[in-house]
Amino acid sequence: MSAPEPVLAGRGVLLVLDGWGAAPAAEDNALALAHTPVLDDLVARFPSTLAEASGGAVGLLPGTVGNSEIGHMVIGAGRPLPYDSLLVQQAIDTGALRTDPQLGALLEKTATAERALHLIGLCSDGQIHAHVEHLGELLAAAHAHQVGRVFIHAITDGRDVADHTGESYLARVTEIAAEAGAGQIATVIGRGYAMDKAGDLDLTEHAVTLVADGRGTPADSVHAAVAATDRGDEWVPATVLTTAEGASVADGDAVLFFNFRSDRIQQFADRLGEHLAHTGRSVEMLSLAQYDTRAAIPALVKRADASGGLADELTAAGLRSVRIAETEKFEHVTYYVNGRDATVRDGEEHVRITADGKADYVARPQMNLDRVTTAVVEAAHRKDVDLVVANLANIDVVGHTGDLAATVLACEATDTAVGQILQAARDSHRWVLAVGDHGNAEQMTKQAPDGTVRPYGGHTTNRVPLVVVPLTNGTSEPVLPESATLADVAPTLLRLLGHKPGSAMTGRPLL
Ligand SMILES: O=C(O)[C@@H](CO)OP(=O)(O)O
Ligand SMILES: [Mn+2]
Ligand SMILES: [Mn+2]
Repeated sequence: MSAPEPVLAGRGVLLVLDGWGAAPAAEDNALALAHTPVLDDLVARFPSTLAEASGGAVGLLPGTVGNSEIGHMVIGAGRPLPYDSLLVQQAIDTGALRTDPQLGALLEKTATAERALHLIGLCSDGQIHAHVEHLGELLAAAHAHQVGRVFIHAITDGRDVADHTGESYLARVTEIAAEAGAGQIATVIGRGYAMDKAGDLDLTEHAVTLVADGRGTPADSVHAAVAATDRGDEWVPATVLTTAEGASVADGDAVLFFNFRSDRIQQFADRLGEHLAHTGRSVEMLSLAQYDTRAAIPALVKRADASGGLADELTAAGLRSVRIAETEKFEHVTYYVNGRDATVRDGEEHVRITADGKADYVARPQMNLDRVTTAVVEAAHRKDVDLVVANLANIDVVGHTGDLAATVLACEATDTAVGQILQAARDSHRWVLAVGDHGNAEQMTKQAPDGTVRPYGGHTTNRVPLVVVPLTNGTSEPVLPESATLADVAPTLLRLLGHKPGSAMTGRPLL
């Protein structure tokens, strides 16, 4: 084996280009269609590789698309972390979920008191926030405990799966209920309302009053429910199915949230809890996986330990970092990179770029990237900052609209921003590590269950570019290995900073 290439250690920039995946040029590949001279040059001229960002390599079930939470957690942890969806599946496979004592006690109590059980969650198989098949296990447990009335409050997706598939997933819910011998769909609402995470409580209120008070448009079928919008499955309006009248959450009932991912359901869960309490209803709640709600909700499946990652290593080494992102991805460069730990360590600064006005990603695909870039450039020029960590959100956030033309513009805006950041890094003698956290914009169509090819704004299983612009001594450029994963990012960063990988990290320095 040849000796490792010399790597100059120094201060640097970690740039996460959210949703930057790699795929051959194609008509639905927004990154390839976009004019991106900076990114093209970056990949061509500097040491680069493609990193695994989905499935088992990061701690997801095999074949599962990556997502921002696990992507940033693994980037920070320096090792794959068994994600909540994987832990739920293990609990199903071992039978631990069905026989969970907390679940059993709640179902027993609900059955004995002749109260209803309400299951609330996203009904699709996108596997980013939820998996509709998890319902089968929960409904079977309700059946085994002889809970008489079991209502499903279904949230339609259209974001993690092809749009206009809501009706077929709701049909699957009905099948699952029939197989389990318990449950019927009581209400339907789009995730745009029920899973807002931007603090728009007006949206959340639609979902809260639907589930709690039965306030919604009556419909006699799920077909009528999803047909009531021309804005796609995300925006199915609050709908009460007349086939399940009287399905509002009553005093003494039980609520079980079946999303495994917290970030988009927690606002609704908190507001629902508050609304029920204010209206004098005592209702016990459980969630399938742990939520970051203000009021604690007991979880059936516990989180994996994510300590010993980048934040802990930076702290131990006395290194200062600045974390920068706009609101949509702010938690990702702070909370998630730090292993779902809300502690702000010594030597850590957070810069959240808030939007001017309401976001319209198609009309303004540049979002607030100018201000993100300015903040990154400023931080790069500070001598007291060892590591700048920034997320450029556009490629992913605009990609989610499924609008190809807008996503091309988002890629081009990102390209310009990366150019400015690279210039600032050169001027301030910093290395740069740029990496995607999962794919998105490189694939903007998908085959729907009925075989048709539809616009698709969701994530992919593609690998992501990983590029290092090193500090060189002008003699030799390092070469990155051909295979890599997101778990290698933190060890590589620490190496570039002149430190060893953390002892909890199983990823390896790529140079
Ligand atoms: O927007 C979200 O909630 C998911 C997709 O459902 O995307 P990300 O993992 O990038 O946050
Ligand atoms: Mn992301
Ligand atoms: Mn996304």
